[in-house]
Amino acid sequence: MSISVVIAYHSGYGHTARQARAVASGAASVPGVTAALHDISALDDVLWQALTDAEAIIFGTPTYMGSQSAVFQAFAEASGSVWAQQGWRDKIAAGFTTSAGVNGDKLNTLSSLAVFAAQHGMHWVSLGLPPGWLYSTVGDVEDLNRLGGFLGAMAQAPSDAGPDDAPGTADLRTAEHLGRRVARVAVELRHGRLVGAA
Ligand SMILES: Cc1cc2nc3c(=O)[nH]c(=O)nc-3n(C[C@H](O)[C@H](O)[C@H](O)COP(=O)(O)O)c2cc1C
Repeated sequence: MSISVVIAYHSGYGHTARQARAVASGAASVPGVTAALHDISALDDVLWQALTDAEAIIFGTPTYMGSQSAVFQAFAEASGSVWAQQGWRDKIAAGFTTSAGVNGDKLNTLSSLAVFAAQHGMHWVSLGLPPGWLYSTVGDVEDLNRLGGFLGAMAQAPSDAGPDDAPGTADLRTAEHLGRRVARVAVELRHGRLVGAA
């Protein structure tokens, strides 16, 4: 049976949606894994069932006013009934965010996503990449993890650029990396659980 990775995201203007598609593409590149994108602005049964069935959930939101969007927070609060049943306990979790500023306080958003996952008893997967670009004199703007985050995948989109033009390729490749890493952990955990149950 294939392993389901769900990318549960919100995007007001399309930039985080572009990042979400890159995360999904990375996850889907791992054999045995299916990746599904779910826009959490529609809190319907299809969404909740997909999240119930997922081995891993990767949360994504734009950074608005230094934290997750109000739409994402509405989703988080609506998950309270899942929390009461500990329905996502021991699933894998990870996160990503896009903002306009190079820094933009994105770390605060990722921290908030990690706390949200921890409240649900999930296993948080970090980005797992060293910082690129300005971290050393030989760094390049096209480096993976050019924004230098550790907790999740960061992307930057100029506020006057449309989602066809931003985020740029380095941030999209970083997002793909996160999706691939989460999918690999999901495969490893599935195998480990099968061994543990035998
Ligand atoms: C209400 C609002 C608040 C924002 N706050 C921030 C912020 O705190 N830091 C930042 O760098 N950009 C901020 N931005 C810019 C967005 O993060 C940026 O445009 C991002 O690409 C939007 O992603 P989206 O297209 O997925 O909605 C804000 C934008 C809006 C509309």
